[in-house]
Amino acid sequence: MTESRWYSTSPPAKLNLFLELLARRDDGFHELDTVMIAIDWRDELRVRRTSKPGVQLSVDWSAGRESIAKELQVTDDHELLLVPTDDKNLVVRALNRLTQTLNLDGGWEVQLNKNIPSGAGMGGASSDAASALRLGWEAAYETSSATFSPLKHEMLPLLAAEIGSDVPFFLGELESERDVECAQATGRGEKLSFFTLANPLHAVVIYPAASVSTAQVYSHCQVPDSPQSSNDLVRALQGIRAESEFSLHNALQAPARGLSSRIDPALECLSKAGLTHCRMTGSGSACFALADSSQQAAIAAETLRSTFPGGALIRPVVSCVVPSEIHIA
Ligand SMILES: C[C@](O)(CO)[C@H](O)COP(=O)(O)OP(=O)(O)OC[C@H]1O[C@@H](n2ccc(N)nc2=O)[C@H](O)[C@@H]1O
Ligand SMILES: Nc1ncnc2c1ncn2[C@@H]1O[C@H](COP(=O)(O)OP(=O)(O)OP(=O)(O)O)[C@@H](O)[C@H]1O
Repeated sequence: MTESRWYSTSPPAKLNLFLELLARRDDGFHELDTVMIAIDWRDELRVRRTSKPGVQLSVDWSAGRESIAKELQVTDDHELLLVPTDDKNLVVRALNRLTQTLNLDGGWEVQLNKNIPSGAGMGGASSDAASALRLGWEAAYETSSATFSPLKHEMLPLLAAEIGSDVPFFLGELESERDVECAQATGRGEKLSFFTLANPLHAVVIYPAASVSTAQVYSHCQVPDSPQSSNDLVRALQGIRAESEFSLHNALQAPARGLSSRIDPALECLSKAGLTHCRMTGSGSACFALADSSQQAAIAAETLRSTFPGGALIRPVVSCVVPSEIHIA
């Protein structure tokens, strides 16, 4: 086979504005009611097809390992900065599954530049995997005579859900050309109802130099007797209901706080920063609070960098569209 061109994109992170546990399933997963929003804190991913079988993945930190280590106040070789390059990386798993499913020969060369911290509840690995599926699909389409394009909308969400519960969200709404930033998700997170925000959402995110295991947080959670619903929040985000009327919720915040002592300082600092609606995202450890404007978010982030006790990545962010644009070179 011939090599393909390079396909690249910038996988975004996500915040869970709402997360409620509805039930514990027999397969060990939990039924959720969650609202996810994509934000412009992004990794960079490049993929091309090669004649050599397998996935050759190289990973680096976009800002430089030393610079991230300095912000986190850890050494360059600290485990927080380790990103797997073997099949523990969801990008490798995604491309291997695509190769099998499309019965492709040859393999892949992949470059991943990280910005999104791992074990943060920001879905970085899941977003990288969704992007790898999209880029891999386009590259395979270029270099193969097979006409598998009509199957894309059916096959990619199935492969994505196999790789992880958060992965389908990052594919966006494949059947439409609509710009969407947000989804209400049920099932284990893979049943998605996408929608458009009435107004961009600004926030400040703190990743407090601590990685939390998603499986461990779920193993310490409790399903409430009377679960809350995200419907009011979804209507507020769509502009159908007054924005002042919504509140955020995360049923994983309590168990995650019990597992990591770094979450409480992040929540405390955010709640004192003149922002609103402060919460942890996903299974943590990152926390966020909403701002009225990009200017307010930028000023609050700057202040928090000098007041937060200990190392942390602190960023002003804004909602963005899923999926991210693909570039070909
Ligand atoms: C916390 C969230 O990020 C919120 O969006 C997701 O629910 C987690 O999604 P994810 O990281 O893609 O998680 P997966 O890789 O699918 O699952 C990791 C582990 O988390 C637990 N898990 C995950 C999703 C879910 N709905 N219920 C669960 O109990 C299971 O123990 C599972 O073995
Ligand atoms: N592409 C990747 N980038 C970063 N970490 C990865 C990647 N693929 C696999 N991993 C591994 O996955 C684990 C969790 O990464 P991830 O960033 O998805 O977790 P998370 O922040 O808890 O996100 P989520 O919201 O999906 O729970 C880490 O232990 C990391 O080593």
